[in-house]
Amino acid sequence: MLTTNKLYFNYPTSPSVLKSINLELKPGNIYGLFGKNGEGKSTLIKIMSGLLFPKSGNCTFNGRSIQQREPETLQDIFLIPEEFELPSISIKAFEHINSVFYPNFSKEQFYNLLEEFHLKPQQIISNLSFGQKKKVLIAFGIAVNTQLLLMDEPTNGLDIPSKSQFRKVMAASVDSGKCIVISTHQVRDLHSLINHVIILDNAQLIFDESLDQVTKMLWFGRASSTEQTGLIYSEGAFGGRSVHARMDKEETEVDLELLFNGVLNEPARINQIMQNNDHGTRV
Ligand SMILES: Nc1ncnc2c1ncn2[C@@H]1O[C@H](COP(=O)(O)OP(=O)(O)OP(=O)(O)O)[C@@H](O)[C@H]1O
Repeated sequence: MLTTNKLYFNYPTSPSVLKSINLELKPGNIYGLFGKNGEGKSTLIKIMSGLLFPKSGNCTFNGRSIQQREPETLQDIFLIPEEFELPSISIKAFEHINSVFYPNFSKEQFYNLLEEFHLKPQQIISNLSFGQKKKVLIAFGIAVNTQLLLMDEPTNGLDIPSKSQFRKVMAASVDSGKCIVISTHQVRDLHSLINHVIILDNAQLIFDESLDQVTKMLWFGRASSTEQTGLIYSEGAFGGRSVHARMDKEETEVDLELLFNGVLNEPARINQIMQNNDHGTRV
């Protein structure tokens, strides 16, 4: 669906924000895009939505260059940005004006989501709180039913109940034809939602793996001091949370925070283990 090939990007004042990024995003997946502050996540998402253009290499959607900004392409991509300005009109007027650009928009789905988020169509958007505005955009972003949905820090500004509501509506909205990319630092908010992890570091793509493969090859937990074989990264001294090559250990739930820290600290080692297909026993 979306492919980047040797994608390179820099701003005039920030050299090498993205270097030779090769990605292939497929339908039916929810990708978590992670990286430290300033590693280029928002920049990459803006390139994927056609708001910024690669300096070299390319970014294509169903074989078409996104930077051409053809209507056939843009009608199937929706971006929920981290920062946004919304007009001083009612939610209903916003829906009326913007939905025409998206042929798969479902009015019923949008108004059901609004109800779920406790919002009313006649409310004026500029009078809403930041979190409520974000919910309008999330509801609209889901209801446009684009093949590609890009979300930059979608849970920023949402209260605790709304975060679990977000997970619930997202899980219900994904289908085999859609591809969703969520960039966030709030890894706990994505718990049980994403099925693929992408990590950027030093302007490069350092990790790109499905959670199935992570589960198969890595073990997360608290290993005792006598169980340190295959240790890749530990959060503390012996007995702290750690990530290991799985080897013959039982399957564990992926700890995204530990995975992220492990990949940043030991990228080569983790990637080597991920490439082995024998539960890490050769490492
Ligand atoms: N408009 C701009 N002009 C110049 N430099 C920019 C601009 N926008 C971003 N940058 C720089 O590009 C780099 C990547 O920024 P970007 O916003 O893509 O990172 P990010 O990974 O999304 O960060 P965060 O996690 O803090 O949101 C940073 O060094 C940032 O300072």
